[in-house]
Amino acid sequence: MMGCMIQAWSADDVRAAEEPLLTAGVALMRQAAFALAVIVRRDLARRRAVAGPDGELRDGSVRGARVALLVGAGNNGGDALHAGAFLARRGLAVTAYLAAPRVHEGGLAALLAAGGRAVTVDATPTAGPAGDSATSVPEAATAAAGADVIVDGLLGIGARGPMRGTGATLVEALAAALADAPSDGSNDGRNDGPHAVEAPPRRAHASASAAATRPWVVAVDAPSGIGIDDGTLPGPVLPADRTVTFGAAKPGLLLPPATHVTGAGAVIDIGLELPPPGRPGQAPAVVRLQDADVVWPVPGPHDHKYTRGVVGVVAGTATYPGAALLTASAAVQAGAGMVRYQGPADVGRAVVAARPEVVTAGGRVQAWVLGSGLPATGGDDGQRGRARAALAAASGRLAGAQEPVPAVVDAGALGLLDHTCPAWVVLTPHAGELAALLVARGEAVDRAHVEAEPLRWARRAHEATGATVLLKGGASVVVGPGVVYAQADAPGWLATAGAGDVLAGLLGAMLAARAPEIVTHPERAAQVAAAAALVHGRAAERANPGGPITALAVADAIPGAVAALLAQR
Ligand SMILES: NC(=O)C1=CN([C@@H]2O[C@H](COP(=O)(O)OP(=O)(O)OC[C@H]3O[C@@H](n4cnc5c(N)ncnc54)[C@H](OP(=O)(O)O)[C@@H]3O)[C@@H](O)[C@H]2O)[C@H](O)CC1
Ligand SMILES: [K+]
Repeated sequence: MMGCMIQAWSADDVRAAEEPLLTAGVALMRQAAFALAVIVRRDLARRRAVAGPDGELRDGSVRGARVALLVGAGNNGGDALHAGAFLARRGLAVTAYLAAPRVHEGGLAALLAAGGRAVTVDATPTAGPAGDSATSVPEAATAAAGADVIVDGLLGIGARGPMRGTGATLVEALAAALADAPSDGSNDGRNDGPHAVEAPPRRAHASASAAATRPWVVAVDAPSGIGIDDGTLPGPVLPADRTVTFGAAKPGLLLPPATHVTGAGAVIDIGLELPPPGRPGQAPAVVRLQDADVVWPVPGPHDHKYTRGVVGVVAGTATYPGAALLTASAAVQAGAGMVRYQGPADVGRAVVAARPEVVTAGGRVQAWVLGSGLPATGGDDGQRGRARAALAAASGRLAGAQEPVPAVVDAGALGLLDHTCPAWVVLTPHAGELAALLVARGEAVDRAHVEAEPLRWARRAHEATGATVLLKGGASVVVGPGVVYAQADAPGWLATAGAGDVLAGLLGAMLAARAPEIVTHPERAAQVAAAAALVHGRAAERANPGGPITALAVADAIPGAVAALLAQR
């Protein structure tokens, strides 16, 4: 079972938590470095696996394996150097590439004492080869690209702005060298995030020495140069196959786009107390839900459609009828008590023909799903009017309407927001739709800006509208009152037409099932939205593991995905 939610704490909170331990003389760096060395050795052994006489793959020997440490000026480099010393003492061939005039003295001394080597990377281009204790950036990049593993200890939580100096030129040269190197597949760009500690798959090689072609890249605490607290990629970054982070996950490891370059993760407990002493009540900066965190009401003998949650769907038009079916199907498959479809009669007939559980009669609902399949401008005034009225009712602004209820506002309905909303209204834009929503509120921003800084702009949209914002993408960011979630559960195959319609219907059913609670505690809508993104990803994985999927297949896979989550309880 996937463990419980991952809490990511800001660099400042992590430092505050380290302080008392450092003051007490706790050897945090040696703890961190030892754990890092153990993981590097284990990953290497698995990548050098050899088939035994019985054909079983067994971890290969790591003796003599070549380790390249990329060392920066701070304690991040110190972690790498001390880890290199542990590895050198176990017979690995360790070379440190020092990308700063001064590096962590204790770590360097430990490495050299253990038999490791160190060369200074001289960024100033020299006519001939650099001195014997120094090497040029191109030479260092070529040497490191030929290693079995690269340990990226250039920058950690002390990074300020885009990586600069020798480290930056070295990373750029290395990223170029590695981009050309064929991979044996075990670096297959996995993004498991910091919860997954499992090592890379074992790859059979003719012999232990025939290691994989491209080095395994292990980031120390974080891939150097990412935005530690906001997940941006402000400058050069060396994508990692594994990130070993200390004390707690950092927001940048969970947030896009940086979460896509962290590889598989490992959070090493070094005894930090979080929230930090002296900051009681401090919340984690970003949270990522795991399977066990998904709250899914299981009906009992006294339940009926209204206690399970009736979902009203205003989606699709005569031009885009498919969105109506996808949204309604997802809500039905997610176990809604009932789904009321509101829209053009011929679209309603097509929906009911495909999903006889859906009704087209009006009546009470516990959540609305508005806008999927509606164009941002023009198009069907009838649908726009229905969506506007439902949004007003959901928000409690329609006199005489039933009690306010949660609503999902998607696609063409996003342009109907002309008031601030309660947080039980959840917006589900993609980057382009979020940019349009912000431009309508005076921000000079486009899709590329939103994709470069998803947290910043999703937070801005939450502040501007009051609604909970689920910004969809390769990884989804959810911003609600005082809380941020970042989910990266979706396989790349989910980037397909109609997937957003399915998410909207799924989320609507999940909100309807807990409507009274969510209207009373609007901050919980964000957790439901994050859970919907997780279930959406799990359903996509089930729809066709490892291959192309259709949105309708994702909707049809929701029941199985939910059953699998509940079976883990
Ligand atoms: N404190 C401990 O014992 C433990 C720390 N851990 C590890 O340490 C790092 C944090 O170490 P710190 O020294 O605070 O910071 P960094 O190593 O990340 O980097 C600081 C140096 O990097 C320079 N710097 C800052 N920004 C940039 C940039 N954009 N480009 C290039 N260089 C940069 C900075 O120079 P300044 O001029 O800004 O001072 C510093 O020289 C943490 O991440 C852990 O890996 C252990 O994990 C736990 C124990
Ligand atoms: K690093």
